[in-house]
Amino acid sequence: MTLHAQEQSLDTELTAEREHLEESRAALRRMRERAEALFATGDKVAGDAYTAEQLGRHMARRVAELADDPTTPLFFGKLDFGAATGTEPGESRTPGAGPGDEDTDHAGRAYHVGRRHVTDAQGEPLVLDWRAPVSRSFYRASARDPQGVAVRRRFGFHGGELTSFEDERLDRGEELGTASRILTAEIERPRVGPMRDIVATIQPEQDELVRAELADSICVQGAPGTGKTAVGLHRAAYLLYLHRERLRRSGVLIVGPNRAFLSYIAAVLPALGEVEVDQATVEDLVGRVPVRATEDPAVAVIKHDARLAEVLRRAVEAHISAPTEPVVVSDGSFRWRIGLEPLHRIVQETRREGLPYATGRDRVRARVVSLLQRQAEARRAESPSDAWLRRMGRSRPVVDFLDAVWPALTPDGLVHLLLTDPDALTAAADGLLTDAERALLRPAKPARTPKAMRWTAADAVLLDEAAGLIERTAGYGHVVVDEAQDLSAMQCRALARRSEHGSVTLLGDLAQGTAPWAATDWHESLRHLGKPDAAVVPLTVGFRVPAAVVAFANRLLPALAVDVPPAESLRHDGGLDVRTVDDLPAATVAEVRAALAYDGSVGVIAADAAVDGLRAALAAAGIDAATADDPAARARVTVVPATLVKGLEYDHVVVVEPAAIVAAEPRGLHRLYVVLTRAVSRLAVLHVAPLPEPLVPVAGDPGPPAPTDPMEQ
Ligand SMILES: Nc1ncnc2c1ncn2[C@@H]1O[C@H](COP(=O)(O)OP(=O)(O)OP(=O)(O)O)[C@@H](O)[C@H]1O
Repeated sequence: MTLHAQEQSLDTELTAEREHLEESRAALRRMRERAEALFATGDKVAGDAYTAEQLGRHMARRVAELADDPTTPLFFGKLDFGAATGTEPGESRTPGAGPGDEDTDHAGRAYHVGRRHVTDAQGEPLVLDWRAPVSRSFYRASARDPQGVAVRRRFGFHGGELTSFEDERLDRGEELGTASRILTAEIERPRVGPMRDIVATIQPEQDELVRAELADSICVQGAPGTGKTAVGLHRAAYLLYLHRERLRRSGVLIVGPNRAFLSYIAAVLPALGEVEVDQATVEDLVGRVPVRATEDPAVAVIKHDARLAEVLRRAVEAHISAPTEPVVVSDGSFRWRIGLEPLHRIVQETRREGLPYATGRDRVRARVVSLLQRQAEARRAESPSDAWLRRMGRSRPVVDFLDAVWPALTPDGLVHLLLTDPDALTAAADGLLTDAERALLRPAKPARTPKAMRWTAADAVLLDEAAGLIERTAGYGHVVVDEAQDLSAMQCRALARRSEHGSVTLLGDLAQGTAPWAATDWHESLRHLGKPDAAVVPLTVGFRVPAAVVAFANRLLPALAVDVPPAESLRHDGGLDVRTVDDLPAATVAEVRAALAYDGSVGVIAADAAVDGLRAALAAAGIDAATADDPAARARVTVVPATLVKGLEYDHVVVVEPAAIVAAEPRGLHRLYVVLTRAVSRLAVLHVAPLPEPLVPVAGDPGPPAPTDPMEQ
């Protein structure tokens, strides 16, 4: 074929693909209109109010799921399974689309792979959901293991239109891997606004994690920008697709470090058609009381220690005591009596059952009432009514007995007792806490009642643990935990209670641990999470941070005292500019101005105390700056305190005065490592004070690449 003929044939193919996109869009529109029509008539067809509501919710969800995002095409890839006898390559036959068709022979078929299933009026699939079993080959097939795929096609797009495609003839041993132009363009795309999905370019090692079994809990250790957050969110979407009914009932929860992070990721799952996932911080989950006080980190560290779980357990146990008097109840002309021995048996038996404390109390009551019932039946030869059973359960002697051997207990009552009554704490903490630790736990001004307590954030975690001992905590079918390196033992336990009958995806990077109790070993976190057997899997290919910036940030690693596999960056573009300046606010304004000449977001990151000043300097220069918890803000510039930037990314990052970021907190070097790894395209580091020592190149080290002028990038 001549070059010209080749180009013509490519044009024809692209035109055909664009037509397929149009047809798919029209079909999706029809699917949505049908769902909307059903939604509108739902009330009339449903028999009763409850069914109507259920149906209404279902239909509303369905309509939301079928939304079409005009800025992204409905499909991003195509699998061509090559010719079977008598069929031309590319000729579509009826493909099996749903889950469970793994064994179908796909020879001779071609499938478009996209964000959701789209079917035509006859129910024939036009686009297969990326999560369908067949679609797996889009991510996993290789020249070595083509999985029957002859040609894998990726589409380039712009603003919802297909602009190009790229073929890999796997049947001829051709494979692009990370050299794919379309992958490179996606990774190097200037970032703006909230996080986007990565369905079009999930990498094989990421796909393995995304498609892990629902029953499997996994822990991903990955350097900054290796796609941990992306993997967690796509795994949630995948599991919801595969186990729709089950997970709709039990629920899926995403846990992130703060509001800014949660709003940054909030749009990813809805874009994948998943609108029913809970997203929360650990503080939200344990927020049964308002936090009204702060405390010395040394005190918080003790409260977050796993030993406190045992202290609380013992304190609950200590409320149960042996009966000392028989129970005697008057009932009209009768008097029923339960002797000490059966009462002892009841308490012991219930204790052995290890139920939550409040359930135990109910069980003891029920057992006492059932003994009374037996006596009444023997004497009166008839079964007492339910009302009688209730009356007995609430009778003074029974309640007095319960209050003596198994008194009612509330989480705040229990924690208040431990924190304000030194004797109670000493008894429960015997052999667990030192005298000094116990003394630290006592508040300076102990409140007289639980209601009057000014609870701290760490108290909230203790209250949650106490609540878990007293009542059952409702759990989820799957919990994705991001930035998990910052969870304390007690926070892990709070999550364990919420995933006891489900599985977890734990995501994090030990090098980015900034909490005083940050994890140093994933196996320990997994033990506290109740998933000791979960595999720890590394991700080492970085998709965010340019190689030069990674090399600069990695100078901190030896000082961070963690054992993590080094990451390699897929990005060899980008710029790094480390500069001494005279006037930080003025230099920041100038740097931001220069950055605004490019596409993409600009993040100014500074020590928390410096943020207001920098924002004011930018405002005075006429530059609008958003806050980190509003990623949808129109301003392209965001000023972010160093403590809030974890998990976020900006196209151009300006780090202001690293020494101040390090000095602001005990694990300041870890914080700086987080801060330096937020840049997608360019990083400028502006400083007046000398750089923190680990960043200064030692003799023999080539140092960071020569400073580059961002304007020339
Ligand atoms: N397979 C991929 N294709 C394209 N982009 C990707 C891929 N994987 C990750 N990315 C992009 O790389 C960036 C970093 O991903 P993500 O935030 O998930 O990393 P992370 O490991 O959670 O980082 P951090 O440790 O900083 O929290 C994001 O912009 C994400 O969209």
